[in-house]
Amino acid sequence: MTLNIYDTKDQVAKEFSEYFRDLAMSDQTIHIALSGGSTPKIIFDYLAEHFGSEIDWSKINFYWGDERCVAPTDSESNYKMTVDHLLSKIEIPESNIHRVLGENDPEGEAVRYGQVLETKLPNLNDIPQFDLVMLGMGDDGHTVSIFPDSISLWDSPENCVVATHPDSGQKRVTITGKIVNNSKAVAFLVTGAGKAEKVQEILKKEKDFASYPAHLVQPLHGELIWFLDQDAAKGIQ
Ligand SMILES: O=C(O)[C@H](O)[C@@H](O)[C@H](O)[C@H](O)COP(=O)(O)O
Repeated sequence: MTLNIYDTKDQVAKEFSEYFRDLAMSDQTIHIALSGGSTPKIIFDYLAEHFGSEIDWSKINFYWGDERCVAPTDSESNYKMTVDHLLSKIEIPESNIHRVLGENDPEGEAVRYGQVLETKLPNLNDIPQFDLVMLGMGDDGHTVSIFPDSISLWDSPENCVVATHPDSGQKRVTITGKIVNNSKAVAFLVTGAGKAEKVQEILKKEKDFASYPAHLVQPLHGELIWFLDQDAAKGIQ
């Protein structure tokens, strides 16, 4: 595991964007699972602005690690957030964008998306393998859309499952731990003071760390890189 701590969220955006650029410079087709929520916004803005014209996006395939079961035009949609902050600013073939179509039939989409991963991605040990899974962490210790109150979903034998947000009841389609931990690389992007307590518990294995899905991110074959700002890392320095 690599732990990178930067002074500001802007620096996290810069450093992750440079990491992404280096990965994208490969001459291979790259498959990346994107995270959602608000943290990626500044990162995608930086990536588009500084490397949007440098990267050959024709080799980059975007998927989502999780998606809210809402229309792609809904302000809650991770796809919409990604369009607004990245996809609308770069030249990427539509066929390289693999949206989660969860707005109508979440259960059916979890099956379909799991099959998309089977057919589109290379596999390792018969499990689809991403080149990079980008993750965020909620202040309750959730990651992708696997929440502490349904942490058992992490160990589902399925590639994707339907989860429910514990507060809003919003349904989400999410990849599971078998996919995350089979990735060649996992980048955890966590910023802000609100995350500091859980970051400390997880990285120092204190208190209730074992009850947080984010603690279960332990890639079997690949690298795990934390990109933190000072605020999120204040409990581990
Ligand atoms: O759909 C989502 O919400 C995410 O994928 C989720 O796992 C997110 O990464 C965390 O909730 C952190 O979200 P913030 O970046 O908004 O704090």
